[in-house]
Amino acid sequence: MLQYIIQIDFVNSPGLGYEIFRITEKNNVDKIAMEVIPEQGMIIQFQCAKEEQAQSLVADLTELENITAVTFRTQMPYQEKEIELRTILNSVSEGVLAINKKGIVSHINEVACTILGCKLEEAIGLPVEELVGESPPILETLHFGDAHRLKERRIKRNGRTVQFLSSNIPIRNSRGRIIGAVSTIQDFRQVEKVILQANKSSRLITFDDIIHQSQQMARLIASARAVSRISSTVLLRGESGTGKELFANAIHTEGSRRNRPFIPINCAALTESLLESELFGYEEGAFTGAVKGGKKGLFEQANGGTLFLDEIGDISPRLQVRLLRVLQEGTVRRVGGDKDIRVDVRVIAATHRNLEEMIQSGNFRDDLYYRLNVIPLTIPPLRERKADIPLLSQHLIRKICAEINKPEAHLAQKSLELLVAQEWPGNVRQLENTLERVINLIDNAEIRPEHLAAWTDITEAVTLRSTGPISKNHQTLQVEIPIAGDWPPLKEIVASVEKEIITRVLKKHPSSRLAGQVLGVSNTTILNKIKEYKI
Ligand SMILES: Nc1ncnc2c1ncn2[C@@H]1O[C@H](COP(=O)(O)OP(=O)(O)OP(=O)(O)O)[C@@H](O)[C@H]1O
Repeated sequence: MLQYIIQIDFVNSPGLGYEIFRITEKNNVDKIAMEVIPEQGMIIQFQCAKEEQAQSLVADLTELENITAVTFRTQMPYQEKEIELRTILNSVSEGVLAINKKGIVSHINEVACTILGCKLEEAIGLPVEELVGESPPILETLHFGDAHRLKERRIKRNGRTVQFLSSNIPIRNSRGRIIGAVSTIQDFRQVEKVILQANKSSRLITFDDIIHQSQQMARLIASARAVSRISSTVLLRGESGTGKELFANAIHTEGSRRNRPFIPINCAALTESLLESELFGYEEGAFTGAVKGGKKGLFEQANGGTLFLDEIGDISPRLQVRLLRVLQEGTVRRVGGDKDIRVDVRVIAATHRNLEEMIQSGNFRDDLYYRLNVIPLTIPPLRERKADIPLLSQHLIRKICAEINKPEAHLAQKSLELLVAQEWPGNVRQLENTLERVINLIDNAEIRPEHLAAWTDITEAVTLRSTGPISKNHQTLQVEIPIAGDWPPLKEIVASVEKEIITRVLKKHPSSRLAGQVLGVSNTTILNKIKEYKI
């Protein structure tokens, strides 16, 4: 049998439905489904033995007065809607499962199938208990209309334990009668991961978490430890990614406020008015969108604990005045409020900016600076404490591999040397990001120089030691030539060495004639090389 779908467009007229019905009978086609689009037309799905029957049916229908068009279609409207709905369901990140009023699965998306370990085609049409176990909460929702949130379930399916959280709501028709129920499903392992993550980030950070080997860091940590015992304001200075937040956190944890909140806020990440309401809170009706009953600001929330004001150099002059008042008087006033609320908060501020220059240029208040700068601690950039790089790299590799469930990787000696040789303008954060990128991309456990060259800007540098004319007075010369993977042509290596030597000699003998004499070449050769190498 052949199957067809035709769409008949018409202008509504009495008896037309009957006429269409009569013509289908006349052509001896077997109707399977019919859908009417009010005031517009009708779609019929039918089967017949020969193609000619379908052609004849279309021709007969087209002859009818009031029928404006007859066209073949590939799908019934309900099938198109079904595809649209399936696409929508599959675009959400949670599992979705719907049942009809008999408790039969009518819809299920791919995420739900993955969580429940079933196939989509098999699941649709099954009584829901067969999918989610005996007496599931979704049936209570269907029978009694109760909505549930995050009900935990553990079932056995195909010999494995499936654990998930489900939230259920009833589906009601326009008269309020329950005609089905829908459940959203979350994989318990994913939820656990989020909980672990949240716990991890709220884990107390101590000075033991600050990995170091350099003398500078050892001295800095000793000072910070001493500072943690008192409640004075601390100003942490250092380039971005040097570990200012880590220090702030450790100072809080190792002090007497450890059982009270440590609240970090990045002052550069919010607009002036948002930062103001975040820090100081607001009273009900202070502005459009203000929450009913008002809201406590971070100073109030951190009461008894520590507020970490990161990027303090970025706050506006108006907020600088407000902050100064809190530091001077120990009270905050909510936006739109008239009461001063006493708070006991230790402030640790941090910045990578040059506050002294900002004071000079009128962008930072000097009175606030003195209030904040009670105990200044400066974290050196990573390039000034290269001794930390080996241990830090090892620590970061272990941390990254654990996070992505990969066996622990290690650095080849040459790779470690390359990491140590870098300048790291983004400091520890940049080192961490670099290692993370490489670890994600390599298949083996050893991080080799070519991996660094392929996926980062880090390339092997060839160090040439010259024992030529300059070594006469026991000097050595090192020339760095970057190579990304393969060796550069010899001509380029020679040119780099030549350029470096001429530059050095010219520094000591700043005339082409003298430099030529030292290097045993003519004045013109030196002048040509200066031009060629743009020295
Ligand atoms: N000594 C260290 N030992 C272990 N991890 C470190 C160390 N220093 C920094 N990190 C890690 O490097 C990343 C950046 O550190 P952090 O956020 O504390 O820097 P920051 O100076 O506050 O940066 P920014 O100024 O950009 O906010 C974090 O993941 C942190 O855990």
